[in-house]
Amino acid sequence: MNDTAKTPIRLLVHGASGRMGQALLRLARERDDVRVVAAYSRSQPAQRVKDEVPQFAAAELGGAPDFDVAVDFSLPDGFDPVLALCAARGKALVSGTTGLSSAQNAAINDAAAGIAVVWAANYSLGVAVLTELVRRAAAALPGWDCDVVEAHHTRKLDAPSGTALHLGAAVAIGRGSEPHYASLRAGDIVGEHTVQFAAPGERLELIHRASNRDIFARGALEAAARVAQQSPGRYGLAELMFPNL
Ligand SMILES: NC(=O)C1=CN([C@@H]2O[C@H](COP(=O)(O)OP(=O)(O)OC[C@H]3O[C@@H](n4cnc5c(N)ncnc54)[C@H](OP(=O)(O)O)[C@@H]3O)[C@@H](O)[C@H]2O)C=CC1
Ligand SMILES: O=C(O)C1=N[C@H](C(=O)O)C[C@H](O)C1
Repeated sequence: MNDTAKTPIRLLVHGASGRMGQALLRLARERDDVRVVAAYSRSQPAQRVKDEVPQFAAAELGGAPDFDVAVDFSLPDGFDPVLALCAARGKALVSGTTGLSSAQNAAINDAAAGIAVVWAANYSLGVAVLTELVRRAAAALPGWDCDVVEAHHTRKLDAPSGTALHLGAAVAIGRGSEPHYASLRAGDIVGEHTVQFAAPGERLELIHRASNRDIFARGALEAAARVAQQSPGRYGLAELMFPNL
């Protein structure tokens, strides 16, 4: 036995049956620093244990087994219970659920007085870099028209996407006014975001295209591994994961 081996961080995955949940469960199996101890979906699970992970319905969240970090990619109506569970147990939360209300955003700030919370609209490195580029472009082009155009799969419920709103906030920081938004829903597009700056005679486009959900799942798992060591507070993705941006 290796005495230096660390005990894996115990993860509770919320939204486990979903597109993101399935990617999280698969990619967590490839890491030895995390172990999924419970998987929650809204519906009753078909199997009580799958790939050695106990499966539960969201209604059973209150009786969750011990965990270190909850990773939530569900829907806005599932968010409050998982935040409440983490706050009650004193455990960290990593969430990528988009479409949250301003009251839910305020609840994150309140909970962060007692637990570590990471919420990000997009867990990819590319969007973290894009955000900084957009802020700089907006500051340099204050009088130009600015539009954020996003495209996603037809199953996506919220519009504009969380990432589009996040990029819009970067525009507002850069130049003091929000952009316009446009949303497309088509086929199985994973996620595409274009921030366009336009003036008479020229146009600048900054684009990110995700072709695979694994980029988001890998980012969220890494955030979970890192936030497990942190004291209470609300952590942004850049400070936790990409401090050199
Ligand atoms: N931040 C980021 O990087 C990313 C964020 N997202 C966001 O993550 C979220 C999930 O996306 P996606 O996986 O595509 O969605 P899916 O619809 O594929 O999955 C949603 C999951 O949440 C569960 N769920 C739904 N409602 C509740 C509830 N009330 N309580 C508990 N669980 C619930 C579903 O369970 P059941 O199947 O039983 O209904 C399912 O497991 C969305 O908000 C999306 O915008 C997505 C990709 C990247
Ligand atoms: O629902 C999705 O799929 C995605 N949602 C996130 C968002 O709303 O920005 C991130 C990504 O674009 C995929």
